[in-house]
Amino acid sequence: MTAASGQFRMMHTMIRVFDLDRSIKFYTELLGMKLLRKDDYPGGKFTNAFVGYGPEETDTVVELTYNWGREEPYELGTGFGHLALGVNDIYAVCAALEKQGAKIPRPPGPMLHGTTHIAFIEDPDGYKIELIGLDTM
Ligand SMILES: C[C@@H](O)C(=O)SC[C@H](NC(=O)CC[C@H](N)C(=O)O)C(=O)NCC(=O)O
Ligand code: NI
Repeated sequence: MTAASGQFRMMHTMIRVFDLDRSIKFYTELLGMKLLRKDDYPGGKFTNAFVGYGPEETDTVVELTYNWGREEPYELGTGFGHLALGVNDIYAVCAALEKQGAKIPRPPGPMLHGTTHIAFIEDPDGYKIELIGLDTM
């Protein structure tokens, strides 16, 4: 136990999005998150929308940042990996997501070099979201 441990809490991960309403719709309607708050910053010409499964006081959430007037979709680069969500029945969840039109570039199954069952879906900007089968961990 270090002196610093206990002083920090994971609050959120921020991703820049090209179309805020499109992203809010994806994270709430397909992934079941709640829109927790939406804050406009006219001085900085951006809006932050926080989405998650519980309040920020107790849950780590996702901050969707929209820079006003953005004309080009974002290049995600090669460093970003994924956001990860735990699910109870990864096969049923992926089948339902596929019916709702979600992109699933990596269908569910045991991970390479491991045993946990995972899948990767993509959000509207192309950010990868890993689904982890909690019952396979
Ligand atoms: C356990 C789970 O949360 C993971 O994210 S492991 C998934 C696994 N990750 C890697 O292979 C990381 C190394 C790789 N060279 C990279 O840089 O991404 C993964 O992505 N497996 C792919 C699969 O299809 O199983
Ligand atoms: Ni992961």
